[in-house]
Amino acid sequence: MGTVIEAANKDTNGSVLNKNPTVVFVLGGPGSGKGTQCANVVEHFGFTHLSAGDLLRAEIKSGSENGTMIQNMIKEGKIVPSEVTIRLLQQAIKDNGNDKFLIDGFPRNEENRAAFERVTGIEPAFVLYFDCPEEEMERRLLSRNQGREDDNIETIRKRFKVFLDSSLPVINYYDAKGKVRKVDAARPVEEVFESVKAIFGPKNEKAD
Ligand SMILES: Nc1ncnc2c1ncn2[C@@H]1O[C@H](COP(=O)(O)OP(=O)(O)OP(=O)(O)O)[C@@H](O)[C@H]1O
Ligand SMILES: Nc1ccn([C@H]2C[C@H](O)[C@@H](COP(=O)(O)O)O2)c(=O)n1
Ligand SMILES: [Mg+2]
Repeated sequence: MGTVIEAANKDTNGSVLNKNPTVVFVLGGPGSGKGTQCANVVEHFGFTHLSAGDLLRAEIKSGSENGTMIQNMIKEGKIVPSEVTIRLLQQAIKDNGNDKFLIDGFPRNEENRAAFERVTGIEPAFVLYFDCPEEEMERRLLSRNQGREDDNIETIRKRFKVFLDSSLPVINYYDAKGKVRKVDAARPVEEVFESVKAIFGPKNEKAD
């Protein structure tokens, strides 16, 4: 258990994506280290990293008609409607030549989860869950210094509540299906990555 990376994608809807990629959902509270560890997985295992939050922030910058709505929702720590986020994820998958993707920060709620499955027919190979106490996540977010509009204490508290109320149930859903690989994320970056490596498995490491 835990080292298998196999596409389990049900191409049930006439293949909206026209490809059948391996997808790993990367979940965990705000500041648990999802983006940091995804960068390591990209380097060692050749996945493409798609962060739903990064795609939404890029959409704001692009001047899209949805930009103001997305910006307001992110400032409030709220979850953007699935149709917007899924369209961005689908486009990013289509535009990329790779066949294995880390989808970071998605699905964030039941609506995200059900809509993605319905629209793409993709089932994740597994869900990588970074488990971290709130105090540690708060410390990390307040010292992240990347100029994110949502890294202030008021929005951080709202994001924690959304994580508990809306995102944890999604993790529990996949846990009941035996798909969750939980990692203790409250350790130094290198130690966390040792656990991540064990999950992806030595046979999937990129040759140097
Ligand atoms: N294991 C760790 N120990 C200490 N600091 C860490 C660790 N992992 C990440 N960090 C730092 O914590 C901050 C948040 O990390 P990161 O951006 O990877 O989290 P995230 O889960 O992607 O957060 P968000 O959901 O807000 O995007 C960054 O400044 C990062 O350098
Ligand atoms: N599936 C998602 C992912 C992200 N968002 C919005 C709301 C989040 O607070 C924000 C930042 O995401 P992060 O970079 O922390 O993963 O982006 C969303 O609405 N839906
Ligand atoms: Mg992130």
